[in-house]
Amino acid sequence: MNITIIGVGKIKEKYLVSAINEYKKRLSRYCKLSIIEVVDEKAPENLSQKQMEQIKDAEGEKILKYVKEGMYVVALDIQGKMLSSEDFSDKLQSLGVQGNSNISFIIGGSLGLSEEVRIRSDFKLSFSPMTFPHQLMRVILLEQVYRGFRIMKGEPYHK
Ligand SMILES: C[S@@+](CC[C@H](N)C(=O)[O-])C[C@H]1O[C@@H](n2cnc3c(N)ncnc32)[C@H](O)[C@@H]1O
Repeated sequence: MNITIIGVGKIKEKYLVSAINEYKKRLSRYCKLSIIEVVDEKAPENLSQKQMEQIKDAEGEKILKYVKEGMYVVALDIQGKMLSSEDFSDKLQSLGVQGNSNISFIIGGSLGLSEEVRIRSDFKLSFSPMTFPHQLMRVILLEQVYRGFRIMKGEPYHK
């Protein structure tokens, strides 16, 4: 299975970079993982609604350049559907069985996802009604993908 994570902006914090590298290493047994970072737009304070939409649209355009035809797209969206880790694992497995071997996960920037990205997505996944910073979200997603593969393979993983 090929998993592509498309995120907005670079990960600046060293501790997050090392967590990401650890999960990349762990996941290499289970899938081919690529992480794509698109350049974030400057988002100063006091933007109008219209300016915020323009920023999300510009970031969305950059994201969608990496979404290839036939990719199954999971957009990380606070208002999306929440799944248990077991259900997430089942979802990954059934996507594989159905022949969806290219799965991409999209993490928005500080203002969130554009409407175009939402429309292109096949599934909107929420990790909770709380808002997480996009940099941390990448680590949380990687951990859940790793947990998902461990559950799928019936391998032990701490609860
Ligand atoms: C700082 S958040 C953006 C917050 C923005 N106000 C919004 O409503 O989307 C950056 C990105 O992290 C991801 N994210 C943050 N919290 C999340 C959650 N609880 N569930 C799913 N994705 C989340 C989303 O992809 C979001 O676009």
